[in-house]
Amino acid sequence: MEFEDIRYEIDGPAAVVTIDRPERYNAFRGRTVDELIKAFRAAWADKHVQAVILTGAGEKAFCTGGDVKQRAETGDYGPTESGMFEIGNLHKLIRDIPKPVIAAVNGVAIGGGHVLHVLCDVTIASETARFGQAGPRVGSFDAGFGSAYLARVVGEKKAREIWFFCRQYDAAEAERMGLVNAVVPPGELLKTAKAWADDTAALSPTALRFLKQSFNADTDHQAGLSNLAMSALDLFTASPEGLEGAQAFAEKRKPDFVSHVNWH
Ligand SMILES: CC(C)(COP(=O)(O)OP(=O)(O)OC[C@H]1O[C@@H](n2cnc3c(N)ncnc32)[C@H](O)[C@@H]1OP(=O)(O)O)[C@@H](O)C(=O)NCCC(=O)NCCSC(=O)CCC(=O)c1ccccc1C(=O)O
Repeated sequence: MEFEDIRYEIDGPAAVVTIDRPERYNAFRGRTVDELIKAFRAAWADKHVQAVILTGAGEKAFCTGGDVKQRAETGDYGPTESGMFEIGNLHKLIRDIPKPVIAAVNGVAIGGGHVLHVLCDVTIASETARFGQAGPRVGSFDAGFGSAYLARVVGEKKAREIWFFCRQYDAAEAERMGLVNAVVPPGELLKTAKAWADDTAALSPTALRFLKQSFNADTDHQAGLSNLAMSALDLFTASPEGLEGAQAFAEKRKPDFVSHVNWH
């Protein structure tokens, strides 16, 4: 498969999917999401793939969410094959693919990039990784899996803290709050993720499939919340308040949200 924004490689039993836009800190645009969906579908269809590793190119970033500069320029995340921004379908695919998905977090996992690792089945972090949500800073939010499922992972209080204060947390703190499964030195990140993937090769694919679906069943209703959240976000990101966040980021200035708020 020919990709521009990602890389897709098979390594033993693992499909390694790498977001490859280091100059934008691996932020995703519409095309990136389309390509990620193709990669995850290919991994699903390949019966020799037992696990998927999701990571980012370079040492700085895993993924920093939506490409805020693109949004400031065009008001959207750029052209896509279907004409729709398919991030909600990518979220569902990471959950639905009946194989373990391992996030190998090599740097900052922020905003929609943080949501991606939260949705992966397990997360291995480099000691230099940083975690957090940024939407309210740049005129965005994820009121679907990104908040509801996060609360299942770290608990209500911590999830609200993460969203309401937009702080960044280092790998050790992320491990303490149950947001990551293991922390390793940067040079060992991919090796460790591949070793975890190798461990799955000895296991029954069917047993893993039923187990993943069983874990998911308890939170599958959140897909409905996710649909609502995407619809709300479509409206919000095009609003004066939403656009102010993206423009302020691109212009490297503080946003003035309050002047643009349109509710009482
Ligand atoms: C990540 C930072 C905290 C890193 O800070 P720092 O280490 O100081 O590096 P910088 O100098 O800031 O950044 C280096 C370089 O990268 C560019 N960059 C970084 N992030 C982005 C980005 N998201 N988009 C475009 N470009 C980016 C940055 O401008 C620099 O470039 P220069 O040319 O050198 O200036 C910090 O960078 C930061 O805070 N980044 C922004 C993070 C952010 O706000 N992300 C978006 C959050 S909102 C979001 O993701 C929602 C979108 C979305 O996912 C979505 C959309 C629709 C429905 C659902 C969803 C969903 O929830 O998933």
